[in-house]
Formats: sequence, C-alpha cells, structure tokens
Amino acid sequence: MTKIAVIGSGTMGRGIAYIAALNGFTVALHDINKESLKNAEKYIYDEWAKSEQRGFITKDDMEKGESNLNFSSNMKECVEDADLVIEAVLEIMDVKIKVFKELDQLCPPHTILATNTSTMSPTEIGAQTSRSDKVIAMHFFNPVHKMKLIEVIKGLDTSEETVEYAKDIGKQMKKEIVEVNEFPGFITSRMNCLIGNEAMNMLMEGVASAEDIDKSIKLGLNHPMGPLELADIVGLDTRLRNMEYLHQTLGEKYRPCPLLTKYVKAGKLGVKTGSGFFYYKN
Ligand SMILES: NC(=O)c1ccc[n+]([C@@H]2O[C@H](COP(=O)([O-])OP(=O)(O)OC[C@H]3O[C@@H](n4cnc5c(N)ncnc54)[C@H](O)[C@@H]3O)[C@@H](O)[C@H]2O)c1
Repeated sequence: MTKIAVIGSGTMGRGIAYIAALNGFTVALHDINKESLKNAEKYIYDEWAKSEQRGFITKDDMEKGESNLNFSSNMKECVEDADLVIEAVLEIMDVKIKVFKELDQLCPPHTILATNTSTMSPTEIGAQTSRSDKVIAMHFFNPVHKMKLIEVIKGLDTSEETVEYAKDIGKQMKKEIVEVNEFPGFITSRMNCLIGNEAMNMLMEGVASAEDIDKSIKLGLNHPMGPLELADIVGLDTRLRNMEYLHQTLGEKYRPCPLLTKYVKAGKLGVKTGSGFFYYKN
C-alpha cells in the first residue's frame, strides 16, 4: 500500500490528507503546531460524517478512511517509510526549503517529494535537496475534496518517472491532471491572483460593494464563485504571500492591492478567522 505523508495540516494539508485516506492510501498528517493538528482531525471527521449523511460516501468508505489516517507532530515518524511526501506549509520559500532539507535527510532514497505551492519554483526547492529529480509540485485546489484539478509542475531536473508517478497518484485520488512547465504562478494562480487583485482594487476605489462585485462576476461572467469570496476561502494571508511572490517574479501588474495588505494587518484573514471581505459563522 502506498504511504503518503502530508506536511502541514492547515487549510490544504487537511484536505489532501482527507482525500488521500479516502482513496485507499495510508496517510500520516504532520504539523509542528499541535492545535492545528487537532483542528484538522476534527475537520476531517466532521466532513466525512457530513458526506456520509448526504450519501456522497458510504459508512464503509468512512471507516476505511479513518483506519488509513494517522496524525503526528513527529515528522520523522511520519516520513521515514513514506513513498510520497506532499508539503503544504506556509507559502514562504525559506520555510519550504528548510522542510525539504529535513525531508531529504529523513526519507528513504525512493521517496518522491512534492510541494503544494500555489506559485513557487519546484526547481529552486529541489536544488536544495540531493534528489532534485524526485522533486515536483502537485498543486491541489481548495476545498480539496470538491475541486477536481491538480496542476503537476515539472522542475528543471524533475524526471519523467516522477512526473508520471505524481500524475498516477493524482488519478488514484480521482482528480483531473494538467501538466505544466514551471513558470511562476503556473496556469491557475497566475490568472486567479490577477482577477482577485482587480476585484480588491475596485472595492478600494469604491466602484461597487463587495457583494455587487462578486455578484457581477458570478452572474455576468458565469464564474461559480465571486473573486472576493474565493480570496476569503483561500485565506487572505496566503493570497498576500502569493501576490508578493508573483510581484517579485512577474512584475508590476501583480503588485498586491493595499486593501489586501490592510486586511491581513488587521488579522481579517477570511473564512479561517470569521471575517475578511465578508463575515462567516465558524
Ligand atoms: N489556501 C488555499 O486555497 C491554497 C490552495 C492551493 C495551494 N495552497 C498552498 O498550500 C500551502 C499551504 O497553504 P494553506 O492555505 O494550507 O496554509 P495554512 O496557513 O492554512 O496552513 C499551513 C500549516 O503549515 C504548518 N506549518 C508551518 N511550518 C511548518 C513546518 N515547518 N512543519 C510542519 N508544519 C508547518 C502550520 O502550523 C499550518 O498549520 C501554501 O504553499 C499555499 O500557497 C493554498
């Protein structure tokens, strides 16, 4: 049975662990923050129970998922026998590199190391390990159990075997795959960050209310969700880091909207804190 370790149990890590365990992989979810790990455990069990009640999964699926999934704040324990590690820690290059250096030491030689970065370079991360051919980006979407796509991003040294392996694992998780040659923001974040930032600029300029900006994009352009609501779901801190990286790498048109920076400074991070561009009951 393929063993997957997921590093980081925040918004994305918990979702990735959820679908991996449900699709028959042995999964170890790790975080340095025990509270985040506890919240992730509650989130996953609550979501499974809801899905079972609504008939999306059976009781048997749920029980198998539960028996496939472990939680631990000890990274070594989680990764020492892993076939694949998927990293979902903060979108900060130095943090990711530190994690990958540690993984390179702790994992067996065959282990594939994947990052769930939304924007950053798997080449830069892989270069800090002794196995750049086995380093790749697997970009999942939020919420992971509902979103169908994984972008698989090949770094300069990533081998074809690693690309095929990542695509195969994604398919076993019942996702659609697109293969992308590395460039900042890949396909989706490069486009989506611009749309979200323009919506924030319009809100800041007083063009319309947050509700009406989102309503226009949904009903006028047929997007399933408004860009401000989507940014709230992503997490405004995560979105700001995405914008800062794209601004650094792709230039001026990605300069983060000052309103986004202001919300993050105020601790209004979207759904996870109960308020962002909109209010939420958590
Ligand atoms: N939020 C989204 O919608 C979304 C979508 C796709 C990809 N991503 C990407 O996924 C990654 C994670 O984003 P998120 O929104 O889940 O972030 P988050 O802030 O919700 O969670 C990050 C988690 O990582 C943990 N962490 C930090 N340093 C760690 C370390 N050294 N070892 C172990 N755990 C550590 C934190 O305690 C936290 O629980 C980022 O690279 C982000 O760009 C996010």
